[in-house]
Amino acid sequence: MSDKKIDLTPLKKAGVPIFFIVGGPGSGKGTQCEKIVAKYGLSHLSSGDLLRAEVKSGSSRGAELTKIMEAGQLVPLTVVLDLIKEAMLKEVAKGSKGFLIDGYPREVAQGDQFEAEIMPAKLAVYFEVSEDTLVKRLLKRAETSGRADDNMDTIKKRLKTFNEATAPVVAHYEKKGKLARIKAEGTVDEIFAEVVKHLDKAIKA
Ligand SMILES: Nc1ncnc2c1ncn2[C@@H]1O[C@H](COP(=O)(O)OP(=O)(O)O)[C@@H](O)[C@H]1O
Ligand SMILES: Nc1ncnc2c1ncn2[C@H]1C[C@H](O)[C@@H](COP(=O)(O)OP(=O)(O)O)O1
Ligand SMILES: [Mg+2]
Repeated sequence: MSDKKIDLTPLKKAGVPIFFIVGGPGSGKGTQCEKIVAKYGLSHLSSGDLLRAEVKSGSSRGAELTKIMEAGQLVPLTVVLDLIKEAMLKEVAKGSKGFLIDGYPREVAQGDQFEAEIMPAKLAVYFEVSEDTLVKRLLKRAETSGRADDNMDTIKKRLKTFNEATAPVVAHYEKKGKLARIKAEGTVDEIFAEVVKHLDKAIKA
């Protein structure tokens, strides 16, 4: 996939708004994205979902990706970015009104490369949640998710990756004046009310 050049012309021409959705594992990114989709009709692309679909497809790189994800580490930048580009192009062909890029960027370089190659994001929405809450939510999610990475051992490694690689992403967009920091310990609806304030403002701007 990464050896073939992807033609991004239709995506650039569409010029639709792009929102990055950032937060620790279990911070509620997927939950809030569902609500955003229902209200704003944006296209929701989760990098983790795209990677899990790639694993399921039985492609040659699937086994390697599983190993990385079970170790709580980040998969190589080009793998994720190519999957996102392909998925965005499909959505644009269907007339997408804009994008929620969920779980991306997880390191500063991912955001920089995305914005250089595709288009600048309007805003990075960051869900701020304490580690205690993250762990509690993930262990609860583990009861039904069937996800190989929802176990205590991998959760610890994912938190370490978040603190080391993703926390700088938050600072990066804050410095650019493109960060919406949302305290995300409350109920799903309380958090969504905050999300709506930020999105309404960003979409109008
Ligand atoms: N505000 C909230 N309060 C309590 N539990 C939540 C809240 N938001 C999400 N959850 C639950 O926490 C878990 C992680 O949420 P999810 O949306 O999958 O997070 P992420 O995509 O950031 O990992 C899920 O089981 C979800 O139902
Ligand atoms: N942008 C990205 N870059 C590198 N690896 C990624 C990635 N997005 C997801 N992954 C890999 C590593 C993550 O631990 C794993 C699961 O991601 P996820 O589904 O977004 O988790 P969560 O929703 O719990 O935050 O997939
Ligand atoms: Mg998620």
